[in-house]
Amino acid sequence: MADPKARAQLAGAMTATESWLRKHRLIYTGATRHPFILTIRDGTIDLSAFKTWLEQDFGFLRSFAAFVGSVLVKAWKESDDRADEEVILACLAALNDEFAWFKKESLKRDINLSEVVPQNATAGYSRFLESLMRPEVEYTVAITALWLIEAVYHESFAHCLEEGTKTPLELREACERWGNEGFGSYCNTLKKIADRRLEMGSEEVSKKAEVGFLRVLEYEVEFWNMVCPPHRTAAVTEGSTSER
Ligand SMILES: Cc1ncc(CNC=O)c(N)n1
Repeated sequence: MADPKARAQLAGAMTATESWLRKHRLIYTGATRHPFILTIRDGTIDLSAFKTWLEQDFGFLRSFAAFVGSVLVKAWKESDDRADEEVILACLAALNDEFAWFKKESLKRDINLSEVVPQNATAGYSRFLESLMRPEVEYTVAITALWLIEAVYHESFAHCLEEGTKTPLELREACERWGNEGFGSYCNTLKKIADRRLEMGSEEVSKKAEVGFLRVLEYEVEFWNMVCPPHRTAAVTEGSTSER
């Protein structure tokens, strides 16, 4: 067996995305098991935090849609497999649906989406997405980021739907949007595309994709932190006696 790829597969070697998930496990868990998600799961969620999430995520989605459009352009120009374009197109179609859902939810909750100002974490995440839209950013780097952005939401919200969770009824629909099995297999398809591209690409492209991978996780954690700020620790409140 001369083909190194086939040999690696036979040996059960990990794919690139799997090895990164293992290597960067702590931050991945930070992004997918954030306190905000845990409060949805145990039913103690503060509804004003949910409202902030709704407002800010709608802003994020506008940039995200433009980013996904740019990934479609890259796939059309660079991909070795025409089927990739259909996967990305399906993602855009789902986004169309998602916009409608956000509008419906905002009406229910008295939110005027057109008046919402993006907070720092949202603006920062949008700028990062914009940097990935540049034509010189490789398709492999962009599709890896797209996979992870979707996968973080899937893992997070699927966690709220597991047996025995106390997710409030009014939030179940939100959790099901990203937590459902169909969304999970779509994430898996994106993961396979990313791994196929990473395997055929250079070490240099792979390094860039790994940097993008880490930045997505950092921005996701920042995004959740904006919605549900971490508790102040003893170190931060040192000197204060009221905070023990
Ligand atoms: C901050 C953030 N990350 C990922 C997603 C999921 N992708 C599209 O909906 C999202 N809506 N928002």
